[in-house]
Amino acid sequence: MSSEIAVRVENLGKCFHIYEKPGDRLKQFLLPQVRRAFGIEAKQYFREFWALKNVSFDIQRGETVGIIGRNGSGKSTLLQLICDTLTPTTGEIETHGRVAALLELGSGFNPEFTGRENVYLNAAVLGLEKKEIDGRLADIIDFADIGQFIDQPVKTYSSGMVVRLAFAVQSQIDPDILIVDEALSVGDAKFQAKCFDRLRKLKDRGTSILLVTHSSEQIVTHCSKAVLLNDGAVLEIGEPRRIVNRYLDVLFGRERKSSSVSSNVPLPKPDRVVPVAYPLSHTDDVFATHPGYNPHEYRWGDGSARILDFFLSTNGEPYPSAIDTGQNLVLAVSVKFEINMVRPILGVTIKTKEGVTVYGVNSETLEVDAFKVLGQAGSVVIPELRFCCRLAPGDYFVSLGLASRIGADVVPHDRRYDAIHLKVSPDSRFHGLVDLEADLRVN
Ligand SMILES: Nc1ncnc2c1ncn2[C@@H]1O[C@H](COP(=O)(O)OP(=O)(O)OP(=O)(O)O)[C@@H](O)[C@H]1O
Repeated sequence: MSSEIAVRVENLGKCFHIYEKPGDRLKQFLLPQVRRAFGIEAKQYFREFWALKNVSFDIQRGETVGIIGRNGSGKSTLLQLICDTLTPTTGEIETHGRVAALLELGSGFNPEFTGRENVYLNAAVLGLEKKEIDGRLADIIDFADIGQFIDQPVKTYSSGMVVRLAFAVQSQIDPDILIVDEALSVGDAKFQAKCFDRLRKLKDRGTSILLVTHSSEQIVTHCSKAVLLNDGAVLEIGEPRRIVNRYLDVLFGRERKSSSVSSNVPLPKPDRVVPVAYPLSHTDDVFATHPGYNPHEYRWGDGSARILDFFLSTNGEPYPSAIDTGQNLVLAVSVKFEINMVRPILGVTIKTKEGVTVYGVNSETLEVDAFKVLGQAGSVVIPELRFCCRLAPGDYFVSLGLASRIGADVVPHDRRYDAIHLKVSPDSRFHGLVDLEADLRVN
């Protein structure tokens, strides 16, 4: 085995026994022994529930791996198995080095002891000698920044204060493996930023980090790889941006099979449509042939309508390689409806390369009346979006989506996540995320 591997998980499985009635647990404990004594076959009073099935992956030294998945997909169970607070039913786990964990439920603190006493207790459990803890105490207290509360019993702390102290201890003991389970979401934004700064430093000195979060942005920004869990099994392991997009599928129901509207649906009479001349395909999907197309786009949908092509221009220049802040942009797409649908919705989102959404609109939020009469089977329409690029210099990705509504549900027909790469040229006039076009005067 390579010495660079910090964690190896192989065919890991965890089965819980579920008892329908409280008395069944006692029956399960006592009756099989009685039945066996009388030579009668033992009956089972529980049903099995596999919270984790056949999970395998490696974490290299210095790697930050994100675990993402819906509620109940098995994330916490996986972390508890790696931390050794749960025993696996099947498979194996190898960890190399000191493991520190910041779990969502329970910090490992004794509520009756003061914060200071708990620091000693906690660090001792993690294998530190008293002398070592003495040497790090000031840094821990400084990082936690909870003032006089450090000498109060932990039971008087707010949940944010508990997490502050827990993170301070776990991260200041220089662990080889650090496990963080959603706990950071409890802290305020300033503390979270401080924690992520600390995580970066730990990573640089070789700590492997396992981060469970529901935040797509944290996964894309901080992780070098991500694991998507679904119903206790690994759905996919890979590049964070791809995994996050797949997670959104799982969350918003890509698995939907039927199309939302049958071809018999009567459509409103369309208004007269004034054709706009864009060099866009009305028949073939040529989206991927243009400059700016991102070959790592993530595409899905039931195919009842398709986004076939796009055209981007600024100041008359088609498909610009870079855009200046403040320039006007035109984004036109061609959409083909394969079946009749009522009130289709076109959405456009712009995200930073870290996955932070900077701007998102759709034909419903913009109340575009023209969309009320679109959607005839076989027709092609060319929606056009015009906007001013107020973005700061950097790299951005444009996602497009075509959906329609059936009752309260939005049924995705063609979602093209991160399909177009936008590059905004360097600009020395401002810093930050957007140009607010400040005007500075002296009166
Ligand atoms: N001790 C237990 N006994 C029975 N079932 C359990 C036990 N612990 C967890 N489960 C079940 O295992 C499944 C996975 O739970 P787990 O807490 O690992 O999910 P999760 O992905 O961390 O969810 P969340 O995002 O809500 O924190 C759930 O269906 C949960 O009800």
